[in-house]
Amino acid sequence: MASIRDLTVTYRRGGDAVAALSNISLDIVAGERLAVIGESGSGKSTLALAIAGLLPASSAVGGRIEWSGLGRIPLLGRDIGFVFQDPSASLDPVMTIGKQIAEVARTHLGLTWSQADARAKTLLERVRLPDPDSAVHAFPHQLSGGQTQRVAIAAAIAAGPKLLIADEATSALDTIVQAQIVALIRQLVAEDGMTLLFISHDIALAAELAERIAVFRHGQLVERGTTAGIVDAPTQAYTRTLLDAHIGLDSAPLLNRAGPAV
Ligand SMILES: Nc1ncnc2c1ncn2[C@@H]1O[C@H](COP(=O)(O)OP(=O)(O)OP(=O)(O)O)[C@@H](O)[C@H]1O
Repeated sequence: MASIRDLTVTYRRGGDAVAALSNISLDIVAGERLAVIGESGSGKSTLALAIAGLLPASSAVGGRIEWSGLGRIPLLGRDIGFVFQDPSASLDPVMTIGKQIAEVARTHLGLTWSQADARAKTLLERVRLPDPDSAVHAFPHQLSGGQTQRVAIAAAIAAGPKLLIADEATSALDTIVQAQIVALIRQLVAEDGMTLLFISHDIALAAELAERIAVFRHGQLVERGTTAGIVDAPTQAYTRTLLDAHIGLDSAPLLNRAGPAV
């Protein structure tokens, strides 16, 4: 789906240059669930933003991203769905959630308002928002954090994107809700045949969702492999540190946790 080659991103902060990514080469294969993990500041979000075309204009970007299977340069919202850590980054506080989701479907799929409204309701059912009939009329501030993230996910998939990017989409949620959102993402990705790029600092969550994991550190891709390979036999001491930082040093629970209810 996407071949990232020698991607280098440098931000400007005041008069200083901040190197966020250095020579990253990574393939995202159509239909796979790929996790990018690493500590805060390792460049994960920068990678996600670069893929989505959301880097600030002031950043200096080198290298390239080649797309295949889309027939065009991907359009954010249409071909790429993006879920942020903070759902308020993608939701309008003064528009009902039904209209926000419908707007995405209308803009990108050319639906009429009534078709788009019906699609919004169906999407709210799919993300398991309680009482979708009245929820379409609610505003974001009337929802809990988990419910708001469900709405943001509904909006992200409203136009049927091929690639879903979830950037720390569960980090602001408590553990139970986090597990529910992870299960929901897994289910939606399977049902819609989407490719998933799951960005997280949490190797356990990554292992729950992803078939492949790429480990970032200080803007560099230090290790990549299958989830089982990374969890059972990491080649880098840094990856081992991430694993050891997770409660329960035994890797088995990371790979065999039964999926919770969505
Ligand atoms: N808009 C920006 N302007 C300047 N520097 C930035 C900007 N965004 C990120 N950085 C810096 O780039 C580096 C990589 O940040 P990035 O957000 O990509 O990492 P991350 O792994 O996603 O971390 P986190 O999980 O904390 O978001 C960090 O040093 C960060 O301070």
